[in-house]
Amino acid sequence: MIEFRIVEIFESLQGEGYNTGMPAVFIRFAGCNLNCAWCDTNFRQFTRFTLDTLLAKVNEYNSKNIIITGGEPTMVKALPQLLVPLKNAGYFIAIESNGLGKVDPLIDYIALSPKFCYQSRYQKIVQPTANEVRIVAENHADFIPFCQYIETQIHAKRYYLSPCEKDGAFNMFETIELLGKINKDRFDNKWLLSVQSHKFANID
Ligand SMILES: Nc1nc2[nH]cc(C(=O)O)c2c(=O)[nH]1
Ligand code: SF4
Ligand SMILES: [Mg+2]
Repeated sequence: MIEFRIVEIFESLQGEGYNTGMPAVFIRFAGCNLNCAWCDTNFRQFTRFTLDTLLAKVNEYNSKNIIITGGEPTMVKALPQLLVPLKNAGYFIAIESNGLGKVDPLIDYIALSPKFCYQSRYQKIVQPTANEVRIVAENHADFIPFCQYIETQIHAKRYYLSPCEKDGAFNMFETIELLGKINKDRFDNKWLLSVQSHKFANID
């Protein structure tokens, strides 16, 4: 019997990136292959769901959009066994991944967030395409070269810098300063700002 390790399932609005405001059912899987200092998710605590109980839970909500997140959902071996029935039921499925695992082709929308603090892990790129890339802004001399490297290695429609929350405060000034620098001398202003707007709207 397949078993999924789930941190939480909830309905909310996508808070980040291009789809901000899109109603969705979030399925947060336990487990991650990284351990970022500023991680805002307790990905180690979980409840076990069978495929049927998980599908029944998702079905309780109104939204026909799903956001698969974590933790790191590309590490979930049995994910295709969930994606097939969800696709057959007509759901639009988005994923939030750190970019270290290959994303299943059944996923409709890919948001990748490569982590500067684990730069060396991105020397080999296993998922070279995405709908959007979002990188959490870090104040470090090598940060902009990392973003430029990711832009050459991961082909996406949009690229974002996101401020990150540390001790209840966002590094907003650093983030917009980095944005100004990364877009300097470019005509396309390719890099945009993505905030965790759900944290300001006081929703999940
Ligand atoms: N509203 C809302 N939007 C989100 N987008 C990505 C999230 C995540 O934790 O992966 C997230 C989240 O936790 N809440
Ligand atoms: S990759 Fe995401 S879930 Fe994993 S530790 Fe980093 S911030 Fe947390
Ligand atoms: Mg979150």
